[in-house]
Amino acid sequence: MTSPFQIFVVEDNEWYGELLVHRLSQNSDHVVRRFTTAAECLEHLGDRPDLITLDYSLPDAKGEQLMRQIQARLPGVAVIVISGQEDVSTAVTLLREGAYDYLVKNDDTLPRLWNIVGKVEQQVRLRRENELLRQQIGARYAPAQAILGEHPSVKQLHGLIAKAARTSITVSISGETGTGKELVARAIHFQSTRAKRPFIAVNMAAIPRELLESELFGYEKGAFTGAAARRIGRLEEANGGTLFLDEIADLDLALQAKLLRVLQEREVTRIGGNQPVPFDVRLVVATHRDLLAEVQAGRFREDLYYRLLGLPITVPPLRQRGQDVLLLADSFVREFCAQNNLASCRLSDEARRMLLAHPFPGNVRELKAVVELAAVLADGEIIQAEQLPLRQNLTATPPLHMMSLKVQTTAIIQKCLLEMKGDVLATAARLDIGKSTIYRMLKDKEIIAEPSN
Ligand SMILES: Nc1ncnc2c1ncn2[C@@H]1O[C@H](COP(=O)(O)OP(=O)(O)OP(=O)(O)O)[C@@H](O)[C@H]1O
Repeated sequence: MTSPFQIFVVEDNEWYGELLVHRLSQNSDHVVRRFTTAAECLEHLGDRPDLITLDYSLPDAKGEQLMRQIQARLPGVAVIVISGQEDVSTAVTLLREGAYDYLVKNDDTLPRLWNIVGKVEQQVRLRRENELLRQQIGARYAPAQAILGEHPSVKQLHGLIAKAARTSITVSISGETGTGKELVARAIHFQSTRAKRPFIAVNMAAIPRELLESELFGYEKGAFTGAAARRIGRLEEANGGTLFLDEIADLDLALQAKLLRVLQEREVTRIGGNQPVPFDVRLVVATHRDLLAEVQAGRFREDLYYRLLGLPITVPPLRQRGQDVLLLADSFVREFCAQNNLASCRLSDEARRMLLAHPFPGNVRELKAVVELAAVLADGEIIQAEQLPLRQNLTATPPLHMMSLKVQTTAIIQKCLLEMKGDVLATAARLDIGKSTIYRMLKDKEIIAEPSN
């Protein structure tokens, strides 16, 4: 345990108090302090002890009175009541009210106390480790750390995540594959007050239709052949936290109807069961499809669409994030080299130019895979352009009809501007467009004049 395990011994009998302190101090991780009255103990609760042993009869209070006051101020702290006489009904009351244990002063007290303290110590250690891990994960998914990018559209994304995190509003995320939709969902969860509760992700496209229902809603023992024991569904598992339903457009119509009912009623009945179980989850859904078009095509229920829309967040494709391609590439290379004990390497200017001109149909996921492989292939500390495994053939780029006119225009202007080494006038002349269009796009960071290191 990194920080010491703090024990308060509250005992007015001088001799017995010293005996307890002496015994419990035999573990050098323990910091043991003794108090002789309830008032003294209460006065020092701000030091947040991990465990308190309480003499049942103190000069200024009865054990249960002090225990209640301790629990009100330090919920969760382990209180062990030590009493001079065995009194079963008092013991039952104290244990029911939350005492960790009840001991009677006799020859066995010290060894029993030692065992109990060991058990509490282990629980406290696990709790602290858990808390630390949670903090680390939370910090890892803080938007600015996890969702890298300086482009205005990414900054806007950070802002929306912060707004979404403030409440439990449903969030619907759209964006092409690999743009970071799941990362956004996790960032919202770990920024919200639900961060200490579970984040559960279910991919509607990855689970066969016949299993998805039981995955989401759970089942009772014997609900169907093979249901040997009760299993709670992902909705219940996410209780108090966030449920992320990825590829929501792939949910079939029958399950859409069930999900809608469950969401409206805020309670779920396991398959084969008849007892509705209330749940409290924030829902985040994501899709790479145009959900409204799915509604218009009759493949997605309109009522469910409006139920799920909540706060819509669109994650932009990588090719619209200008210089961010390089910022991300540098970060992925750095991280990959560090994780794999490779000598640090960087991208050549030509490699940077190629990355900027590439359309990245697989978005950030593709960029990450490309630069990581290039770092493996690099011979020295410079990654050369030819070491980037970019899919240069036409099939790798999204078909033209899949790209909006704006995206196509931006890509053409960007490519030409880089070929012209950032010369706006020459680019405008070559493409026969106004130079102010290019200046405006540069100002809005839709395109960049030259790759920078
Ligand atoms: N802005 C970003 N900064 C750092 N890493 C990112 C960023 N965006 C995405 N990534 C990384 O790219 C990969 C793909 O992200 P993610 O799985 O969140 O995408 P997705 O949109 O949910 O994909 P799919 O549509 O296939 O489900 C992950 O490794 C993620 O960590």
